[in-house]
Amino acid sequence: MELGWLLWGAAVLLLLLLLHVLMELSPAVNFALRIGLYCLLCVVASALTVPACLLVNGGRTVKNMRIIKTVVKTFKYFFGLRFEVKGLKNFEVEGPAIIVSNHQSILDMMGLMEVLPNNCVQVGKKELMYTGTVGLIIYLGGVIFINRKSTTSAKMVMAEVAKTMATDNVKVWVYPEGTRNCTGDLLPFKKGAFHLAVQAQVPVIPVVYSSFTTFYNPKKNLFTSGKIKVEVLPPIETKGLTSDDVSDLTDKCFCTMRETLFRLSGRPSEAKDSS
Ligand SMILES: CCCCCCCCCCCCCCCCC(=O)SCCNC(=O)CCNC(=O)[C@H](O)C(C)(C)COP(=O)(O)OP(=O)(O)OC[C@H]1O[C@@H](n2cnc3c(N)ncnc32)[C@H](O)[C@@H]1OP(=O)(O)O
Ligand SMILES: CCCCCCCC/C=C\CCCCCCCC(=O)OC[C@@H](O)COP(=O)(O)O
Repeated sequence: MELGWLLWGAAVLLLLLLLHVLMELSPAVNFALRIGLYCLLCVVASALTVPACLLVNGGRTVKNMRIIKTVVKTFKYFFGLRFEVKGLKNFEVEGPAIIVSNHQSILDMMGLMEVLPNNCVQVGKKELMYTGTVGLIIYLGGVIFINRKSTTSAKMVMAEVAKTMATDNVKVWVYPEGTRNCTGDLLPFKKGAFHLAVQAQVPVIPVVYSSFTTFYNPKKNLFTSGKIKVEVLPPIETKGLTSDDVSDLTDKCFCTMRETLFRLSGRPSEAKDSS
């Protein structure tokens, strides 16, 4: 019996050693294992957090985000990630708001939870619902699901959100690029978030995360430890704006965020580029 346990111990040790050697030798293995660990963490932590959410809050509610946030905030230590956050005071607006931020990777979920204010739900693609326990926890957290393949239905969902934001006093977090983008720059913004802000007459609060490219690049199998700078920018008011102003509002927000992204990432801005 004792010899059996000893053999098991030796086998596990050998496996760990083998994995370590493989990770050292092959960046592809290293990357796959680290991303695999991230996904496993998400799946397992979600499975454990679902009962906690159901017991404490009884069902789908934004209040569950507090519990989810507490759990997710521990993930960074597994990957040697550090966050340096500035401007949290800018979230302290009275009532609802639209928060917009850049979206680089599935890892963003950690950065999101690092700064997430209370009573704030995210807009996510509906496919996320079908990711097992992760989908369940996202559902329980009150995430608003949209069908990106149908503009009409996405617009209808957003219009409904504009109506309920004030009554429920919630903030809504949108990734205006509409998809992940890890190039160190921003994709052109979709206008949904800005229509929503104008319809609900609430401020837009931009949040910018510095580029991950120095420590995370799936194309190069790069995923090491690293520091992420996060800046919550001052709210952009929308009082009195109409649907005619949405394009200008989108452009203004895009330019401010792009400038901030380049500054935080130590990349020369366009203006400096051309000089
Ligand atoms: C405990 C352990 C836990 C472990 C895991 C825990 C997870 C924790 C939870 C975290 C959850 C995180 C969830 C993150 C999810 C991230 C995502 O899924 S990002 C992808 C989905 N999000 C988005 O796409 C949002 C951004 N997109 C938009 O805002 C879009 O505009 C749109 C509303 C989706 C519509 O897109 P599309 O169909 O592509 O159409 P457009 O080109 O944008 O617009 C066409 C046209 O319509 C006008 N318009 C858009 N919206 C409106 C509107 N609301 N009202 C009126 N008109 C609108 C737009 O202006 C265009 O017209 P124009 O003439 O060209 O201007
Ligand atoms: C029964 C099915 C089981 C499926 C198991 C899947 C397990 C998934 C496990 C972990 C993934 C963790 C994801 C955390 C949530 C992050 C949300 C996110 O970042 O979604 C990407 C989305 O914004 C944009 O999508 P695209 O870039 O357009 O694509």
